[in-house]
Amino acid sequence: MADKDTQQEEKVQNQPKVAGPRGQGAAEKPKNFKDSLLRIFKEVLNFKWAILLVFFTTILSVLFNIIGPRELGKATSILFEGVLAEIQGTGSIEFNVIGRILLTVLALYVVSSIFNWVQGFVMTGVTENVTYGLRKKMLDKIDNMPMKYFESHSHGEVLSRISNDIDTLGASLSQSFAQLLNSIMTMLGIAVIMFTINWILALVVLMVVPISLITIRILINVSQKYFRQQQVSLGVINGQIEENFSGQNIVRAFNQEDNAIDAFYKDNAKLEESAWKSQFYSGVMFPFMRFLQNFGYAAVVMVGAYLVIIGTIQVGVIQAFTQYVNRFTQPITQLAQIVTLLQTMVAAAERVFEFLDEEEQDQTTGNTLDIENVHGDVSFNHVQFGYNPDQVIITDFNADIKAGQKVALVGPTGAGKSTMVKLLMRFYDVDKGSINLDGVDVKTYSRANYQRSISMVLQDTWLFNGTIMENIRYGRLDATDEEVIEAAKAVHVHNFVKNLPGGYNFEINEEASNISQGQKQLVTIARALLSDRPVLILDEATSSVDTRTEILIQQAMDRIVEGRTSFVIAHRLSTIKNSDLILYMENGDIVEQGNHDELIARGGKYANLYNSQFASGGSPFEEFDD
Ligand SMILES: Nc1ncnc2c1ncn2[C@@H]1O[C@H](COP(=O)(O)OP(=O)(O)OP(=O)(O)O)[C@@H](O)[C@H]1O
Repeated sequence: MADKDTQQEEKVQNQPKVAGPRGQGAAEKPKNFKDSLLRIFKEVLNFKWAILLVFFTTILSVLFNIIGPRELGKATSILFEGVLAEIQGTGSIEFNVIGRILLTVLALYVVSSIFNWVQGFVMTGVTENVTYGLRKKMLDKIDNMPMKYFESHSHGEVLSRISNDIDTLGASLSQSFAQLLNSIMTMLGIAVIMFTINWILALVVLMVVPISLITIRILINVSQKYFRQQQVSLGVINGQIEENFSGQNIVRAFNQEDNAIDAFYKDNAKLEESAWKSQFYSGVMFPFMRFLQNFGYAAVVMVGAYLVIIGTIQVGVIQAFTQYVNRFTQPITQLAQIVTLLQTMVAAAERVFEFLDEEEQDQTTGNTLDIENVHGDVSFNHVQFGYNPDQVIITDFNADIKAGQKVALVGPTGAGKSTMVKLLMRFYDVDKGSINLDGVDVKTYSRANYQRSISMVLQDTWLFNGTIMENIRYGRLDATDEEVIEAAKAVHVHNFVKNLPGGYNFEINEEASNISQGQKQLVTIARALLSDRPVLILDEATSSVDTRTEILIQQAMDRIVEGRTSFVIAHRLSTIKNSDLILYMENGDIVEQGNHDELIARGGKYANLYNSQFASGGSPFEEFDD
């Protein structure tokens, strides 16, 4: 059940976020809001001069902006008094003064916009630099992460942290920081300016603040609850659609259509209800804020009119205050949105920081292995290992392999063949005992340097979107075209590449689906041959290819094992028979070892298996093959 919940949470995390009106989406609850926010600020403060500039341009932009209504109010008063004077015949409207004021206001707004633009420009630069830095740190981190991390986290999750979370962080950072500064400055500025004009009207406007804050808080709390429910329901529905769509043939084969539809209807109804409620409650906020604003207008006009009548203020002050009511309530609503934005930002940042804080694999920088001069003797001495401390997988593995020997690892599924290969690759380090290369414990070498002495051909052929030439050259980046072609010729790649449109420049697509399975395997073998490393690991493919291709792959494999120590996780008889050493594994230990003839002569487990295969006519390890 707990597992199901975690999976659900993971699914939800990878969902596109549900957005309500004006960004009132479902903000995730960060685990440690304060610390994570501080850490984001630390990243931002790496650009302290730019932040200082953002700070000052915001202050100036707000300042120039909020003086406007006061000046316009003055113009209104002069106009009003001018009209009165004209009616009473005591004077006229001073259009030149009004004109000057209007020009000043125009200049104020233009200057304010320029500062605003500079603020936006600098803030975007800071945000992009912060996200660029974080993305870089994450990629550097990947190189130093233990294999355990990738085996216990889905690719989607890691990718989501590098792309979605960093994007969310960037987008919310630029918005929230600038808006927060703007809103606070605007509210402070307007409050100060209102008090300098008339304190009674200033108090009338400020009256709106506590009512707004309390109501917004209540509405946000309620709507957030439903937004979260909506997010969860959306995750469930998406999961269902995905499952039913991809497993449509199984759903039909087991007549589960009605159940699938029922489950979908139920969850869809839940989604509809939570979506409706979340939209309703967040939608109510805006009419309410408008109501408060209008209420503020009415109060200002009533109190203002009284003050005008008793001669305390001029009529233009009322006009200025009606504008200030409007501008004062806007940042309050914005602040509410910023809180949501900050939560989203901090939650995304937490996942990024969590990744960056993961324990790194010890890189051991002691000795550098002279790869050119590696001889290739490999020995395993009392190797003990478990993925988890409480579960030992390999108990006591011992083997002595001479340079250039071809070793086959065979045994039932779960015997520990892949585990031994991972230990040899130093994806993991042994818990006890040692693995030695040319008599030296591999743990004493720098991990990355040591790994350069081994090449791998895995059954999951990994080709990237690029030309055949580029894919082979991946084995040794400084190889010339001629060297690539030579490697290709040695392992039967050249024959089929010749017939492809563009030859070696034929572009392999993203899924590597435009060449056949067998061809893919041959390309990865050519890559390993080109890399020319002293030790080779071959995880033999089990997928069925036609007999001719199988022979070609076999010949290609025989070609690359020549002259290097090789470990083959064997699934096919032919590769095992000509091995120098066969290690038959069971439950993490070697139970029999020798060459094919010796093991057959011994009449033990290997011989049994071999003979039973010939009795059935299938692959000798078909019962092991996964
Ligand atoms: N990443 C892992 N975390 C925890 N346990 C693991 C991990 N990988 C493998 N194991 C466990 O280690 C044991 C040995 O697995 P391993 O993959 O080495 O077997 P194998 O002989 O290669 O099997 P197969 O032929 O099916 O690939 C199994 O019990 C397996 O469940």
